[in-house]
Amino acid sequence: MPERRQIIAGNWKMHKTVAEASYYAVELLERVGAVGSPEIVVCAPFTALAALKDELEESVVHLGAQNMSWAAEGAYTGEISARMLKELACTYVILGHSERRELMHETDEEIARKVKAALEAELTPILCVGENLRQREEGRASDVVRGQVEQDLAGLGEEELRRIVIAYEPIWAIGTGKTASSQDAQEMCADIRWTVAQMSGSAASGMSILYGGSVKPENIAELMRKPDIDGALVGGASLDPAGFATLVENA
Ligand SMILES: O=C[C@H](O)COP(=O)(O)O
Repeated sequence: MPERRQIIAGNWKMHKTVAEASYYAVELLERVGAVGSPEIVVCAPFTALAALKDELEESVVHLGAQNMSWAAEGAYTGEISARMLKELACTYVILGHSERRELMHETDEEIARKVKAALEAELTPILCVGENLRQREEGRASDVVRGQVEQDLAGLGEEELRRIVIAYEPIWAIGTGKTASSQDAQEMCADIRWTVAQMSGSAASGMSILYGGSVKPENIAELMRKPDIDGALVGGASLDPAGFATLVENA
């Protein structure tokens, strides 16, 4: 069984202009230019992707988007398709981030369609799942996350499941400075792997599962030591290239 891919992905969310993105890419590459593992991914706003393609293509840093349409093309004002992202050298796309689920009311049904569209276009989905504080306090965290995984990956075959990355992001830990304890994060990631294993055992054992929620250079090493955590999806701490490079180094 080949080792699982370790991935550190930065999610800039709605930060950085084109000029700021280009500056970031140069600064980051100076620091991580020769890093072979973990795999580094930068998920930037759509507007910055073309500039980042120029800076990062053929480097060790992979490029990702933060959302895409489930439609291939057509009358969908304001939407961006998988093929458009491919042209900008994206290899990854974040799907189902909790901010989109909560603020833009994305449903599991839509997310499942997006996952399929990404796979068809040969993009790697980073599927985000996670419970909110109330669900955790009511002891429903596992049920909620299992439900998301089952619905978002419904109908996929083993070959498709093998090409998916899942990020477990408890909503109460995002941008709050509260990280889930490494033990809680491990338990939830193990639970996600078990859920995927009900669909395909071999896809589950090879799947990279990331943790996200207030990950920093100081806590990444402990998280990465857990057997079912293969990397991180990093928000705030990915915005400064020097800090992100340190986080990658510490992983
Ligand atoms: O996608 C990233 C997550 O939402 C985590 O964000 P954060 O590292 O700022 O808590």
